[in-house]
Amino acid sequence: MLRIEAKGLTKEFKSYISRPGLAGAFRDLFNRQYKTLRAVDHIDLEIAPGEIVGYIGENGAGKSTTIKMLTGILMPTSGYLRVNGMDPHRDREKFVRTIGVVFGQRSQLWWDIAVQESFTLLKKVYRLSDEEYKRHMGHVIEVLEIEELLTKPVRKLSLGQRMRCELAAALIHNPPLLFLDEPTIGLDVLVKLKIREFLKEINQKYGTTILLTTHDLSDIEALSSRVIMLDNGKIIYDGGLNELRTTWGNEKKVMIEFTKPADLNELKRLMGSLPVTWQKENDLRFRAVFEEEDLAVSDLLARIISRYEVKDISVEAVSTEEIVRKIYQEGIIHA
Ligand SMILES: Nc1ncnc2c1ncn2[C@@H]1O[C@H](COP(=O)(O)OP(=O)(O)OP(=O)(O)O)[C@@H](O)[C@H]1O
Repeated sequence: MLRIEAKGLTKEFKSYISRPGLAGAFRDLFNRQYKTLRAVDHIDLEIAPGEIVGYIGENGAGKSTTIKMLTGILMPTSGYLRVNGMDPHRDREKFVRTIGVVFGQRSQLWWDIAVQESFTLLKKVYRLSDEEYKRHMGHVIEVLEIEELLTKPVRKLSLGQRMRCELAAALIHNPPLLFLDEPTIGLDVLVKLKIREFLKEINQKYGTTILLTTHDLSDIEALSSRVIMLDNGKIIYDGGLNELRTTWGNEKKVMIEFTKPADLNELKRLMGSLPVTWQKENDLRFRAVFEEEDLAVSDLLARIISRYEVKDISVEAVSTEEIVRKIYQEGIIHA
């Protein structure tokens, strides 16, 4: 059974248009006009048990709307959807026991009471036995290092401390499927690393499936091999992070450090018809940018060495972030 299966999943929002002026407002009273925005547009998803999948897209791409449909908060306008074998909206009561959700911006812990009290309430909500709770949460509390935070009210916690407690709260019932919406937003590097380690561990230990939306691509690099990319409500890429790199990361950058100051115009002239773009960092350091298919590094260097003495050369890797930016700039791709 797939953890998540969606076909043609669509969500439209209707918003009313206000006509200008008093006359417009009067007409609106009797005949309201509205426009329809398709936030999620016929997406197909198949996520198997145990997968960790990164769900990315620019602001307004439709990530949160998708997650809200997958978690039963919003009802789809159309399309087929099964999560953990259920219809998330219709089977809501039964369904919520099978998922965990962390929204980076929102808290599911009670603000004024101690963390432990929130955990105890959630334990009751999920009807867990003392034994079940201790066995699972003992481990979670230890790995997330939140033991000493349990007696503190949530409002006294730092963001990093709160996020670790949020994650523990989302996992009290050890759900097979975890949704994380911007889980590391605003966190410092050490807390981010701890959270990533923890997610890897529960994925390995319990086979927890994780769907993760984030603006921080290093989260995805650290955790998942599969990435789904959304643009204007449509999926534009669904596949491996490595394939994305090989297909799109073909741009090469070579940093060259000369022993004596070099001249940008002369470097350009030396290249002749080679499709190389030059960037100057300072008088001694210049970066050559070119597409791999078009040119080998050796061709470039042969021309340079014929005229200049070179002190150092390094080939720079293109980051995933740059690749993703390029994809959004250049438009639709298909996996
Ligand atoms: N309740 C709503 N009513 C009307 N429009 C909405 C509603 N919720 C979202 N939208 C619109 O739907 C589109 C997708 O929004 P969504 O929040 O899903 O994007 P997102 O990818 O999560 O963006 P971000 O990264 O900024 O959170 C946006 O144009 C947004 O303005």
